[in-house]
Amino acid sequence: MKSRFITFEGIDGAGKSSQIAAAVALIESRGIPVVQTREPGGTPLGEKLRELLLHESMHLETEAMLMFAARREHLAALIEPSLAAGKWVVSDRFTDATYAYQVGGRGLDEVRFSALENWVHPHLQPDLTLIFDLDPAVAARRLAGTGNAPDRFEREKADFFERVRNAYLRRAAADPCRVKVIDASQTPDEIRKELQEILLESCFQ
Ligand SMILES: Nc1ncnc2c1ncn2[C@@H]1O[C@H](COP(=O)(O)OP(=O)(O)O)[C@@H](O)[C@H]1O
Ligand SMILES: Cc1cn([C@H]2C[C@H](O)[C@@H](COP(=O)(O)OP(=O)(O)O)O2)c(=O)[nH]c1=O
Repeated sequence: MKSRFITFEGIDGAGKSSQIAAAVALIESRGIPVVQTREPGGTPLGEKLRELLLHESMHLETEAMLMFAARREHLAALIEPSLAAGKWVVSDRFTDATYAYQVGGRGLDEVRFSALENWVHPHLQPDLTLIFDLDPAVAARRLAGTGNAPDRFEREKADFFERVRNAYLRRAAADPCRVKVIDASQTPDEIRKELQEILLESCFQ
């Protein structure tokens, strides 16, 4: 079976991290080797860039370029070799997050975003992207419930997350074959079931 690159997206607190483990377990249960990773991060250098990105204030274009720098390393060191070796790759975020957060949330120029995307991965796109779609007010309540200290992005206000959410939905509308939207207000069990159905239909054929 062809290797698959699957990405999970959504605003902070939408519940995607909780479902990634279930997706990885389902893939493994079919005897398929799978690598679980995340962005920004996924490599030793990428994890150092993640620390800077989540905690240091910086110019918007610096932020966008560092996201893509971490991604370039991630593709070269982990994603591309894993796919070439026949493994599946499941990533907590990829380039749709830069579109949603830096273009949608912060107002990065779309032409510059596209230039970076075309430079860093002119041909590769995820085979399947799952967007966890949720009202920012509900996501904020879920995040508050974790008791974790919020990072630079999680401290943003509701209107920022509303723009991020809408940018994700635009990305989904532009590429409905690749990008599936999941209603993240459902219970974890309902979401797991829907996720399983999407994976069965899109990937296990
Ligand atoms: N479907 C759900 N309904 C209610 N709470 C949820 C749901 N999914 C996740 N949560 C809770 O919301 C919080 C954030 O979930 P998490 O998976 O870390 O979100 P994300 O990775 O999208 O930021 C966690 O405390 C988690 O237990
Ligand atoms: C990959 C990526 C992430 N981000 C942001 C979104 C998240 O707020 C943050 C880290 O993502 P995430 O791993 O979802 O955070 P957590 O581990 O706290 O659940 O980085 C961008 O702004 N642009 C990007 O390109």
